[in-house]
Amino acid sequence: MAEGMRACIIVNPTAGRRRRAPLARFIAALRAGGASVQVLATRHAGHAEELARQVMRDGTTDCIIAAGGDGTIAEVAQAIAGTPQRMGIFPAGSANVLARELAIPFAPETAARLILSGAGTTIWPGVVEDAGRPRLFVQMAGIGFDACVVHWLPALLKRMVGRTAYVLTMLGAALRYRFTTLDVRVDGNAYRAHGVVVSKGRLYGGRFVICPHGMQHEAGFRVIMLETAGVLATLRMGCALLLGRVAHMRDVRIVTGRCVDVHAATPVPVQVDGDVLGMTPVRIRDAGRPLRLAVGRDA
Ligand SMILES: Nc1ncnc2c1ncn2[C@@H]1O[C@H](COP(=O)(O)OP(=O)(O)OP(=O)(O)O)[C@@H](O)[C@H]1O
Repeated sequence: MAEGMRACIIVNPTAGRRRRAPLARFIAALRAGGASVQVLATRHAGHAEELARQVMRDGTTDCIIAAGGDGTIAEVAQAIAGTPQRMGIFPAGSANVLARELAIPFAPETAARLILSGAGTTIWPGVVEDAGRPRLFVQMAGIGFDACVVHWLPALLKRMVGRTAYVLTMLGAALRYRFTTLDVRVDGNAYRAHGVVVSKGRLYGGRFVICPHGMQHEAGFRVIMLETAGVLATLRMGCALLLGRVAHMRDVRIVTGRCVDVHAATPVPVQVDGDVLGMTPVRIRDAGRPLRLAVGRDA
């Protein structure tokens, strides 16, 4: 298919290690496959959403492709979700969790072939209020320690060493973070925890399995709660994550729901798709707006 496909790539030039060669190969492969390709580069955070809205208004594009990591994908999705517009993904971020979740190829030529093939799937993003404005996310939101790592992550370190920057920052944060009890409500049911991840998918931080079954293709989330406070519990959770054993930990509870509220007596940080959001209290809910992807296959 795709003879004559009109593709528009929205690229975040600051995502990942900022390598240009893979994107150039991706564009060349799309063109070789018969697509016409327009490329728009973002200039600031939030710009990908503006560009996607503008492209949709123009109405001249069959497929809007987000080239970046989960943050860029989420911004493009913010404009597209709930409309018939198809969205492609070229993984060019640091962790690329959604791309791994959906088995989207990283090799530029294979990624282009998949988009040109007409493959498709639908995912159901989540949403979180950001200063009174709903902000979409595609993979997960974190509250407490993991969000603190994102808040404290030095941008330069991330650019230089990619995902390793998270590990280094996490080790420092483990010593400095003050654990606070989080009051969590999932669809009205009350829990207490010291760290919460609200996840659409199975994966976290790259290829690490945080829960056995994701919910990308349906509304709702897996809510992963660490019930023990402290550095040791957090490091144990980190090790379990590396080994894919989080769901087996005795002090981890995993429940399913569509609306999650988190409060803390002392506000703690929140992150969505690896980007800083703000502080608690926070409400995370199903966006109610499906996203049509031009990649992957329906589960
Ligand atoms: N031109 C830009 N300058 C500065 N920030 C930008 C620009 N374009 C986009 N951004 C912001 O950069 C954030 C991070 O981008 P993105 O998530 O795509 O890359 P990443 O963090 O390297 O990858 P991952 O999320 O997979 O780890 C986005 O959420 C977006 O708000």
